[in-house]
Amino acid sequence: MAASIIDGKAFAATVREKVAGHVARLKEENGITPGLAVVLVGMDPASEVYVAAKHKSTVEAGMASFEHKLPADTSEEDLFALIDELNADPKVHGILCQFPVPDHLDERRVVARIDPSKDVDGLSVVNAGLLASGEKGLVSCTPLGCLMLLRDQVGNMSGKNAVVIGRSNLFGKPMAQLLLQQNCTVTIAHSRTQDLAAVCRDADILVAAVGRAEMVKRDWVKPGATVIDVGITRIPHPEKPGKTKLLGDVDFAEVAEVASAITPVPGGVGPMTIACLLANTVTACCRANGLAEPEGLTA
Ligand SMILES: NC(=O)C1=CN([C@@H]2O[C@H](COP(=O)(O)OP(=O)(O)OC[C@H]3O[C@@H](n4cnc5c(N)ncnc54)[C@H](OP(=O)(O)O)[C@@H]3O)[C@@H](O)[C@H]2O)C=CC1
Ligand SMILES: Nc1nc(=O)c2c([nH]1)NC[C@@H]1CN(c3ccc(C(=O)N[C@@H](CCC(=O)O)C(=O)O)cc3)C=[N+]21
Repeated sequence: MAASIIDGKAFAATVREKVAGHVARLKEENGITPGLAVVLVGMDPASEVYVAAKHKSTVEAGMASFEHKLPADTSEEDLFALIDELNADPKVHGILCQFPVPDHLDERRVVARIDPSKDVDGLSVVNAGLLASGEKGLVSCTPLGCLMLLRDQVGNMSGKNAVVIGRSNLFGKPMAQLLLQQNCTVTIAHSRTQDLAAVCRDADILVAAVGRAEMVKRDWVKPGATVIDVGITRIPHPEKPGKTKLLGDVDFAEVAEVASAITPVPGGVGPMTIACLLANTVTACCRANGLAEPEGLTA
């Protein structure tokens, strides 16, 4: 059986269209333009590409985009002064500080400085706590994107075994919470998990977010499982000199022969991340203005 390939790029386009629709309505009916501020400290080339992509999609959706590029040696004090300004700015509904930040800055302190109601990355302890308590907050973009793909692909997830490989605050933990909310039986695996292959073989829904290229093999996957590949490893392109190629955590060619559905890398989860960043910004904007939340864009 060959798996169906989950087209994250096409799905993300539908999410961005929905976002654009909400934005147009907010402008027309309420005179409000949702705004997203992205802060980049230092000139990491990969981060610059992501930040440029975020800016482009934000503008395309009709929203205001505020880009702040700071030098790599920016002090915590100066970065916090900017965050405080963005926290206080009523035109800014979402704030994202692109990670990684240079070593002299502490990501946790940076996140803690962002107003939780503008924390569109869902990284603050307030938003993590709201999610864990089953209350409304802002949910990390990549897990939210995976949830949207799974809802579309699997539908009712109640009672299914879900295994998430990876336990980061950015992805693994919020993904596990979302699957639990869907009434899955959830296992979180990580680097100390014993017999990871056997744990994975139990999964009806397998989500891999490790960052080790092609580690998930055919015999790790239950026939008919739905496989979501979050991992991204960039390697030199085997055929095109000077170019790079992206690999997921899943050995796609092998696993596609046993799974019922699988996300590719690229073109799977990645495009959903940016779409959900826009969705979270609209959600934050509606809440900030006491308006009804957009439907279909939240967890
Ligand atoms: N597509 C997208 O939009 C996004 C993609 N990503 C990608 O997803 C991947 C994970 O990201 P992130 O969660 O931030 O990464 P982290 O490095 O924070 O977390 C990686 C997790 O993988 C676990 N792990 C490491 N080695 C193994 C192993 N051999 N077996 C089992 N588990 C292992 C770690 O376990 P332990 O905790 O024990 O160390 C850790 O929990 C990366 O490739 C990243 O690039 C991330 C965000 C967005
Ligand atoms: N505060 C913060 N929040 C993040 O969400 C965050 C971050 N920092 N730092 C880096 C990671 C990584 N990340 C991705 C976003 C989009 C794609 C994406 O669009 N990927 C495309 C391919 C892109 C390409 O070709 O390079 C795809 O998979 O199809 C990937 C990865 C967000 N991150």
